[in-house]
Amino acid sequence: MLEFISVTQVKSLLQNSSIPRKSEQVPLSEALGRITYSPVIAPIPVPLFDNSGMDGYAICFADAGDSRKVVHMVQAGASPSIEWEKGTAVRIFTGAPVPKGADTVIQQEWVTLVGDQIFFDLEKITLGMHVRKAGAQCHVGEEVIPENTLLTPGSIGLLASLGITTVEVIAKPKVGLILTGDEIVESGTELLPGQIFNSNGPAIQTYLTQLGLDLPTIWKVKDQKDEVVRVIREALNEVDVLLLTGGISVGDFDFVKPALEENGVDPVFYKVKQRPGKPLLVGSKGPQIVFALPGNPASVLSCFIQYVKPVLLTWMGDQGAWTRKIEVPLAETFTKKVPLTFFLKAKLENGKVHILPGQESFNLLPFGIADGLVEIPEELEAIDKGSLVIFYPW
Ligand SMILES: Nc1nc2c(c(=O)[nH]1)N[C@H]1C(S)=C(S)[C@@H](COP(=O)(O)OP(=O)(O)OC[C@H]3O[C@@H](n4cnc5c(N)ncnc54)[C@H](O)[C@@H]3O)O[C@H]1N2
Ligand code: MOO
Repeated sequence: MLEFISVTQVKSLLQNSSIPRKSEQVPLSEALGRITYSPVIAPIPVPLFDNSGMDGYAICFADAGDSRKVVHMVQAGASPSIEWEKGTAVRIFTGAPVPKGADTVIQQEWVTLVGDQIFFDLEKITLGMHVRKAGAQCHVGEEVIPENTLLTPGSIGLLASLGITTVEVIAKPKVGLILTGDEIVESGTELLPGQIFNSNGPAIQTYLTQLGLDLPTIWKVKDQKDEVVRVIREALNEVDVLLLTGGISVGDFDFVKPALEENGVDPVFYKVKQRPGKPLLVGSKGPQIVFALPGNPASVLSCFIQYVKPVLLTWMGDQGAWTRKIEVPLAETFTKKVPLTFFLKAKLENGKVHILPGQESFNLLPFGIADGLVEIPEELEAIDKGSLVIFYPW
């Protein structure tokens, strides 16, 4: 097990860890934001039939002359069986099938109608004008969306146009959350002396929802070794990714590390050169990943954003999860004495980022207005106002 490693090393270990690639079939209504597991193939041609792109008149281009006799009308949704007569036209509307024999549509604005006769300027007419040919969008068997592609409202529309009702996407990991601590109670109950409200649970749950994950199974456990061992065993039987908060430091009631080891979890590393979140532990058991997050609320959120979030997104097929960050100029000079990477709650204003007061790891107040975290690298003691810093939006 590695101990007290740099943020860079943590990210490289996590990026290189193998993540299983599983698939699931989801209805289109649940497909937004998911990533395709396999290419999507068109089961029908679209359009299925030649149809009009304009409200106007369908003609046969080869029929001579600059006028036609209007003999039929075809509405969108109709299925015309018209015996085409030379020199005629058919009144037609956008989306309506172009009858056999016709090959060109003239929009009605270009036509003068006198009785049942239309007149038009022959010079302006071209063969095939305003006819949307069958298969112009795609043919049967054609790949319409490649694998590993993010599904957007537009792509959902494309799939619906093909009559597709479900799509094979990269499966979401099943996430479990264990909250440790005798002092933790749910808001809505009365706080007794020594107790605090559970804030890590709601923060993590909503973050998972924001990432498009299902609600995690949640276990709450007292700081008793046997109980912690039992609950971890139960959770590992159910989940792909296990998150724990608290109990990972060095106190007499911090049982998470030994309890994970008793359950066969291999610690990959313990403790990171960062503030907040120093006592973070990450382990694995087969394909399962375990994050034991230090209990302080700012440590939990900071570690979640930096490490848990990109791992979960990668699990769901997002190949850019580790590289997505922006650089923003710092609004005020920042100094630090300790050689740790700092993750600081910060607010964006007029294109600059302000580091907020209240950076202690127990203090949730800056989260009320922060837009994300600024990273100040381990080796730097000062960063001048105006210098570019890496900023991670929530
Ligand atoms: N002697 C040392 N003590 C500590 C060290 C150290 O290196 N040596 N590291 C400190 C740092 S840094 C951190 S971070 C914490 C991490 O401690 P644990 O992971 O063991 O977490 P707990 O002690 O259980 O809790 C810490 C803190 O967080 C509050 N908490 C826990 N769960 C929740 C929750 N669900 N919602 C809201 N708040 C929660 C808990 O009440 C504590 O105040 O260790 C330091 N100690
Ligand atoms: O590293 Mo701890 O997260 O400072 O409080």
